[in-house]
Amino acid sequence: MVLCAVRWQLLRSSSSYGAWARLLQRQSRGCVYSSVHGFNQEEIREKLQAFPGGSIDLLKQESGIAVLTINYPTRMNAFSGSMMVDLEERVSQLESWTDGKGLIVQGAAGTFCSGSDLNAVRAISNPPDGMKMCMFMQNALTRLLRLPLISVALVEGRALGGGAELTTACDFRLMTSGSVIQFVHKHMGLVPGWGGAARLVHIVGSQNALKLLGGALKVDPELGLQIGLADEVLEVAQAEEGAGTLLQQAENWLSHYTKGPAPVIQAVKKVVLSGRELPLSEALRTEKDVFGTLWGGPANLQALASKSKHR
Ligand SMILES: CCCC(=O)SCCNC(=O)CCNC(=O)[C@H](O)C(C)(C)COP(=O)(O)OP(=O)(O)OC[C@H]1O[C@@H](n2cnc3c(N)ncnc32)[C@H](O)[C@@H]1OP(=O)(O)O
Repeated sequence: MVLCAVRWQLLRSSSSYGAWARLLQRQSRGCVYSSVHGFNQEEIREKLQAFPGGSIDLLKQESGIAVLTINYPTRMNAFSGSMMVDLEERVSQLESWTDGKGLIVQGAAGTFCSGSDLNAVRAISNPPDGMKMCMFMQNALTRLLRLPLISVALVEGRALGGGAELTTACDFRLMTSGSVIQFVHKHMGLVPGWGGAARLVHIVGSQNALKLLGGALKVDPELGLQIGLADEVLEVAQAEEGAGTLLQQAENWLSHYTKGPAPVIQAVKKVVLSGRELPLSEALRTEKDVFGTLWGGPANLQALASKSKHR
């Protein structure tokens, strides 16, 4: 709650964020859960920190594309408790990145993420703690998806359980040959709890979501493309043949959508996000407000002065 309030103050301090700030205010200041819902962020943070291991690493690049790496290779990049806290902190850093345009979320050492760390899960398997962890991760992943950056999950190897849920908190998913996204929750006697089911329905529709969750289906790149879970497949062989590393290929792919000044790219994300999340009349008002932040602005005036043609 404290962090959400700080974020809100930051947003308020920038007038160009006016429309966005109003959107966030309506959505409980960007977080799904706050003290109003009996959620005590500091309490669960402390609990999660008691299960250390691995890290979430953030590299902000001059290109305006940042790389977020889930880094716990000895556990196939499972999320320890401290990594959940790390994630929330990295999202805060990205929220205040004014020059940012894009984000790639990847796993370290050739695999994406094998979900929550089962050792931590066992230790907090009582329902109240499980609910708190679930609310913490829903807040963090909702804020990740709502970043004013165009985000893509680069899926190498496996994205299992919470790892599969994490892919749905990005705008796009790039699968690599041989990779698998699998909502294994049913096999664990669970359903997704990090917001992955709700987001999955938006991405692939309720029929496909029911099949993926009900059957704990392994989604390979072919099935991913077919149902719209994957936006592109990157060939590992091509990377080995000198087409650049998979990360470079992902950056190339993303740069098609992030070319241009940061305020314009961020505005693109904002209008799409409001269209996705808000009722039409509110989305229209937000679109008008975001449009107002660009009209007559530097990028707009420069384009007018250069008499650009769109042949
Ligand atoms: C709301 C969130 C719900 C969730 O996310 S529940 C968690 C869902 N994920 C899982 O159940 C993944 C369980 N793990 C597996 O299926 C396999 O380990 C996996 C990922 C397919 C990899 O298989 P292999 O390539 O054969 O490698 P391996 O099994 O020897 O694993 C290497 C080391 O990594 C560990 N590991 C993998 N996933 C983990 C996890 N989620 N939590 C904790 N440790 C995990 C695994 O125990 C092994 O460690 P060690 O070498 O035996 O010490």
